[in-house]
Amino acid sequence: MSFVRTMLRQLLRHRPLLLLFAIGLLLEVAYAVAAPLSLKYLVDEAFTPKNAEAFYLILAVLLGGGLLSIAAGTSGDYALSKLSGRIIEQLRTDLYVHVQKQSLPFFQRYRVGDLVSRFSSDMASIERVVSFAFPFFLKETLSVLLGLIMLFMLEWKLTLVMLAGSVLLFAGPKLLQSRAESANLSYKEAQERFSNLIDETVKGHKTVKAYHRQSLLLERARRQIQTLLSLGLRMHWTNSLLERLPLTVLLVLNGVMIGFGGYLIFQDSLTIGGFMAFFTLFMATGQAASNLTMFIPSLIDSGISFRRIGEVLSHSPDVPEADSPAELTPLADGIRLRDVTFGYTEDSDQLREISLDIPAGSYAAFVGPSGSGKSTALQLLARFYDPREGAVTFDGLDLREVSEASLRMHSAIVTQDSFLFNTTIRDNLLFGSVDAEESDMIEAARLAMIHDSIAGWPEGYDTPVHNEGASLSGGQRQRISIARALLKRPSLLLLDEVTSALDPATEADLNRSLLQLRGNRTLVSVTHRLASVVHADRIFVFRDGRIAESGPHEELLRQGGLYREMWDKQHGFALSQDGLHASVDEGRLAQLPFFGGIEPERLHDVAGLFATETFKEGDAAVKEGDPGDKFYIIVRGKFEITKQTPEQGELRVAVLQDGDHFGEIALLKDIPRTATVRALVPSVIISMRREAFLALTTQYPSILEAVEHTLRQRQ
Ligand SMILES: Nc1ncnc2c1ncn2[C@@H]1O[C@H](COP(=O)(O)OP(=O)(O)OP(=O)(O)O)[C@@H](O)[C@H]1O
Repeated sequence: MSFVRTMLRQLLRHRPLLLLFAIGLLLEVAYAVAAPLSLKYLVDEAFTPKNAEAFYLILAVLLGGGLLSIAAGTSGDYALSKLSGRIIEQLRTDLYVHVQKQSLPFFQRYRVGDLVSRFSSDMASIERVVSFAFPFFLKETLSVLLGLIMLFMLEWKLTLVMLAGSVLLFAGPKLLQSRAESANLSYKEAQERFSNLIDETVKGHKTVKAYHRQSLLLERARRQIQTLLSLGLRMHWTNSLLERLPLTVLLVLNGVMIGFGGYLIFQDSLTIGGFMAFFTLFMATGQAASNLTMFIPSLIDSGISFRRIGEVLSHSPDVPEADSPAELTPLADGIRLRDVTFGYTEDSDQLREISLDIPAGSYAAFVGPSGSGKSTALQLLARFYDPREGAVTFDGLDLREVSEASLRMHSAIVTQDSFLFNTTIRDNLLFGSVDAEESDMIEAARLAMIHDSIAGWPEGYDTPVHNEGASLSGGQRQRISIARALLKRPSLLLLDEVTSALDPATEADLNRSLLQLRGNRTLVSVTHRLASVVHADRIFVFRDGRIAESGPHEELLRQGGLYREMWDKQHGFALSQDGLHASVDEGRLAQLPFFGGIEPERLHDVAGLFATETFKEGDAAVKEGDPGDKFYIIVRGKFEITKQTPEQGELRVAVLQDGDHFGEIALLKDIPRTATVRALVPSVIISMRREAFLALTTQYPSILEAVEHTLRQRQ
């Protein structure tokens, strides 16, 4: 989309204003060009012959013309401010609407900083050009053209000589233009990178503090500020050269004009008044031409801004709306995935040939190890993405063929990162159902197990939410998001790990509450916690992007496959209702490879050595490089394991969940931790200290031998 073409299209939308601006501009410029001509007549016809009559006439014409020019200029300015305001309003709206239409891949490609800088600094630079630089550019172009016509009429030979010299006036900036463009672009990109760093600093402040890595970020910020400084210097220096060059050339031209003009006067080819008029008019025209080049940097700048905005505007939605989309009705038959293959990038497959059926009104669960593709499959059901191969159908209609509005009307999704707006709890709940009754809202909040908490706050449903919900606990945010979705009364409810931040008692209550919806609504729930899906009609077990097995809970247990393995891993723990005290039984310990073969009574004593530890989201259980003196088992929660790498900084290497264990080597010796383990959701783990374990093994040396043996084998 070319800048000038788009501008012209926008301008033509407002023809009356454009006409008023054009007339104002023309009259103003015509007067500015004609005024210097008066010198010729003043000197040659009034002053030299001392003709008072001619003097008064010229004076009257000058004053009248001046007043008319002021009136025309003022009307032109008025039209211009309206015109530019409308153009910017349209551009801002177009951009906002376009961004809203986009689906997830767009928001992964453009980060917050990228988009904010387009709405702020790029838009401001276009605004400057539209309301100031572009009209000024037009005015100066017109002044140059009319000025040249007058100059030719006054003395064509002198004009030709001056024009030949003026070529220099334009050649210089042309040479510098590409350097200026690249300097401007580099500076803008550096600004964008810095905005992203600020965004990360603010959003990740907890993690930064937890790891005490302020110095790392400060170092990054310093480097970027340094880059901004040097790129800024380069940009300003090139721009100032661009601006200064024409003035230098103009100085040389003046010398030529006085020399050749004087020669023509001595030859009687030019009168003194004619020379004075020529001199003044040439200076004015030259100034207008030099102004033209002065505006080149801001035109370049806005051209780049326009290109950046244009790039976003031309990004067609990754999940497009069909030309004549079908309207979905409440789910009556069911959902079907047929041979669905999907990858976030062209060269990767996160889901492979998935086929499954979910009858309307049933409760389906997607379970499986972390990274197996459960959430991805759920996002295809919400049509955040389209499959690369195969199809997702609702009541036989391919989601690619249905209108987004009808899909959103009949379905709701609650994701792991529940977003709340900075308004009241009530407004957040009513976000998708503005016309809902107070009683419906309370009913939805009750179902989501959050009503009692809200009712207990002094301002109740009018409690303000600050900082996108950071003032609430993760569990409260999750439940408010569930209530917001329930209030829509969707026929399909998609839930992604929505109970991950809840304590066991609230989780059980919420699961019971959601079960009541079965029959009226179709429920699809992604979870890694198997205890919450035992009542599901059908459980789909994902492994490496495929469905490894499926069926109801009992049947899957009997099959003795991956589900059974995961079930056994997650059981054998006791957790208090408030989630603060946990213990493990000897049967569960016996499943750990290094405790296998040890008598149950002795394992009972080992189980007694564990203590409970709780972690908030972002807390680190273990930090890379710290001394290792404890062994851990996750009773409930989700942790990521990260390692520092010289090339890419901190890198996630695995995700651990309920029943997983880590740090067993610390039972034997003090080796610094080789990775960091950090909670992704509020979590409970049990830990055993090496001293306690070793003290016990003095009583039962066989335990130590068994552990040593297994760990040695593993190495
Ligand atoms: N937006 C994304 N871009 C690229 N890859 C992604 C994206 N989201 C997820 N993945 C990758 O796709 C794979 C499947 O992820 P998905 O989130 O669907 O798994 P999951 O089974 O839901 O795991 P978890 O329980 O940890 O959320 C993983 O390897 C993950 O890293």
